[in-house]
Amino acid sequence: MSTYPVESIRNFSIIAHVDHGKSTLADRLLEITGTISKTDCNKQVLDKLQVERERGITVKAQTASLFYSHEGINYLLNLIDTPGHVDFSYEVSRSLSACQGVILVVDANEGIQAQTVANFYLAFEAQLSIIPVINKIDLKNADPERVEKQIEKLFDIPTDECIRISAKQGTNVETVLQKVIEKIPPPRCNTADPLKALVFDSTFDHYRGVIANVALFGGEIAKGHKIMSAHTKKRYEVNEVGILTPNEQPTHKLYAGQVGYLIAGMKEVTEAQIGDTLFLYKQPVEPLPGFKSAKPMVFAGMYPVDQTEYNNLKSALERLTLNDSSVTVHRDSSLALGAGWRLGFLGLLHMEVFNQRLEQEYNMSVILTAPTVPYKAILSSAKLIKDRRAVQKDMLYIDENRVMLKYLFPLNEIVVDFYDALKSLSSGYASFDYEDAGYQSADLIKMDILLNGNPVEELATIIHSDKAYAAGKLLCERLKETIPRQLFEIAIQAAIGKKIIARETLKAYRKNVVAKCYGGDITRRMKLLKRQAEGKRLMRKIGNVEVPRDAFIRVLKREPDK
Ligand SMILES: Nc1nc2c(ncn2[C@@H]2O[C@H](COP(=O)(O)OP(=O)(O)OP(=O)(O)O)[C@@H](O)[C@H]2O)c(=O)[nH]1
Repeated sequence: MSTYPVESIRNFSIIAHVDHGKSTLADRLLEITGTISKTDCNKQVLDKLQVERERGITVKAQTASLFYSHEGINYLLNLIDTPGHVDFSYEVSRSLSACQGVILVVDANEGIQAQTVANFYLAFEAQLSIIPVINKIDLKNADPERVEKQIEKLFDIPTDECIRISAKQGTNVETVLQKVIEKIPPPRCNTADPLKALVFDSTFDHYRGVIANVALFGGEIAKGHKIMSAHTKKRYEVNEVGILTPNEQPTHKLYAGQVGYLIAGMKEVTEAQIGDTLFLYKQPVEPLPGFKSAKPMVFAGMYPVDQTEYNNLKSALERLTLNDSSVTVHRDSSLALGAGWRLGFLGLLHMEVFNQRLEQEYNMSVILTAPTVPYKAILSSAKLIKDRRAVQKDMLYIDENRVMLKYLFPLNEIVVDFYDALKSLSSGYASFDYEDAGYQSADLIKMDILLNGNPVEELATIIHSDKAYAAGKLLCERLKETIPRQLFEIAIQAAIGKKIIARETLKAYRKNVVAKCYGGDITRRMKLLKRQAEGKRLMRKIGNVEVPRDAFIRVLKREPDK
């Protein structure tokens, strides 16, 4: 790759509410710039993880370097595609630290939604240039004019600055690229300065060790350079540098203003801290501010299904948390489940995705306990609050469309499904944030759930005494719907101490998987038995009762899955 002067580099992110079309727009930008060829297979190219492809959502920010010629000048454009769901907003704020501007995508039909507002403010507070883009104008119900007015009113951006596009059909996408060049400033840094590289993301490769994604705020870096980490003070020799197109492509050097990757023989995941600053050995620089640590919302215990897998799960957890630094991990142990960890997640979707990634990328099968809370919080929100033991603290009208409410909530009232409920009640407009308000005394009791008399550790909860009866009844009903019928009757009970407060009974059922084979086709018979064995692997045995592993998360959600 030839050297690009800083003036011809642009570093930008695409931000939006979930499903408004970021990844589709990224695909078109990759095509126009010839980074990938134009084929029907190019769908959400930057969504590389299996979990992203299965769920159709982005959970990890991804970087791609694009080459683009405009009016006789060759530009290097570094694009970072970010997730839209609130559970992954930590990815967005980190990505923005490597950028000077953003493309803010808004769906022409849905208009401005909660994460549009939240992401706009992240970019605005970081003083980035914002290019508003109205996507999906090909839709029958598209109303770009209404959306332009919303953007003007809420974000004070004149309507004529919005670019109307269809990322799906490619309409006007080239205009977006031209605006990126015109409106987003080049990074303000200098190759002649000492090396200053911000580690904004990293992954672990089984063969090559840690691969750190870096943004260079000064200097240059090449193979053979001796570097030092500001965080660990450890020394390394650089083995490889390169750019992401979006796959790793080694280059001779990385220069100030560029975004790329670096491999430097870091073998332990703890050596590559996200937010760390790397500099040349014996040329120390003032470290960059790094990142605010994430605020976990949902805490759950995680245990290996089989204790002999403890060490394997430990290293899988270390490697995956390197790639998802918003998860907090503390060692924990339980009488029933053995040695494990207490994990903190940003939300329930985040917890599900993390669990799925452990299974898919590390072949690990784990037991997750019921989400719980070790502390309480203040947050702003509406409605919903009456039956959640909340006390109103403040109310402030931001404009005629928005009001900010502050409440003191017990955190366990909001941890599982508050966000989903708030979103559906407010058609997606309400967004919320929280901060720790310290501990307060409350009338709490421990409620156990029993299956045929055996306690289910994962579902034991601390609950306010006023709510125990209703919650116990609901959990028993949910479990009855979730646990498949088995060869014997199952009593599902909620108990406080020795007192049973709710009960459901699941009738016996005999599942004969080979009944349809009439004793005939042996291949089909074997296939069905194999499938049944696989099904059993996904079960957890409590006493003699088999419970599907995902049942624990499903019963704890108050709303059924959509
Ligand atoms: N009709 C139409 N559909 C579009 C357009 N752009 C994207 N879509 C569709 O909208 C859906 C969401 O698009 P994505 O690109 O995955 O959205 P996203 O914002 O990246 O989603 P997250 O990363 O999960 O936040 C997909 O089904 C796309 O095919 C468009 O211009 N027109």
